[in-house]
Amino acid sequence: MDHRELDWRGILLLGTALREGLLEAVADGARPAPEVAGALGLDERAVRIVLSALAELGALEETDEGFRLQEEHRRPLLDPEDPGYVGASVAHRLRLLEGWVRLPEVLKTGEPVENRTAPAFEGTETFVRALRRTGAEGAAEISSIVLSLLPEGASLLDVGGGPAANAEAFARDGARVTVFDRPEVLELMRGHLDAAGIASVAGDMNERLPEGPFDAVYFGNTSHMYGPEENKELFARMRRALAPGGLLVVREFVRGTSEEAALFAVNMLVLTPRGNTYTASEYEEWLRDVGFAGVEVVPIPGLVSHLVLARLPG
Ligand SMILES: C[S@@+](CC[C@H](N)C(=O)[O-])C[C@H]1O[C@@H](n2cnc3c(N)ncnc32)[C@H](O)[C@@H]1O
Repeated sequence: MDHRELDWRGILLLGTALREGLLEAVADGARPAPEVAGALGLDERAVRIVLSALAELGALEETDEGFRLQEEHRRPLLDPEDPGYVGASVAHRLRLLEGWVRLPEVLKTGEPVENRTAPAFEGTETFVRALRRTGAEGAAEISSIVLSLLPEGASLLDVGGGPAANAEAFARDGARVTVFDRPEVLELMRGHLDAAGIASVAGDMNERLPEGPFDAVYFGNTSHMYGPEENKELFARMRRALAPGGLLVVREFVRGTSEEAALFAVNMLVLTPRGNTYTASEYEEWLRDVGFAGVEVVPIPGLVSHLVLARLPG
């Protein structure tokens, strides 16, 4: 069973089993379904059908003693410190599904079903741990593109970089990295940040950013959480954090370049008050308006996202 290959039913099944404690209940040894149902206060027939489906999908094994979590899935699904941890990604996809089914309601009210731009929103830990995992995909490629445009040992501010996968890649490749994110996110990732020698500053990016000046600002997968006016203000604030000639790098699903960018706009409709995905021309206009020059959009090998690169005049 590869969680990335699961369709919506598989995610509902595995995610619910994880959230309701079914996987944990069978992690340390085989247990019959009635015992699991009794321990968790759940319906016996429902638990049997769910455990047996999970066994056929390969997450559990069924023995004469009952059901047991397959050893190879134990740490990836249950241990947040395991390098292959996917439990948060499964839980994250389950929450996304729960939001998307409320699209008819969003169409009527225009309001998101939750607000993921709010500080310490419910589910922050799952969100951040899931992003740490997805952020690791392509982090080496992004670092190599960005650092090829900067002097050796350049200083880089990673805005919204709390999950730290990109920051770690930049630091590994020799940049002096500072991550800016909300305090609760930095606390969750403290061990990873310290281990990689990454500095951090806590705050709300819509209010302030560290003064710098930095050689580069990296802004990954976050402009879609905000509306056009907020993004323009953010880019103006990033401009002020940059040294003359500094580089701003925005990683995004650029509208018009993939189906993912179109679908992600709906994700933001469901989960944020003003978020959306934007075209290359929109980024170019906003960035030029606040004083950047030479805006360029480049693909990232292996990913559907792009990097929007913008320079300040020297
Ligand atoms: C969608 S995640 C992107 C994470 C990472 N940059 C990546 O590419 O995977 C957005 C990040 O921005 C942070 N963030 C969102 N709004 C923020 C705000 N107003 N102030 C500080 N951090 C914020 C979130 O906590 C989260 O870590």
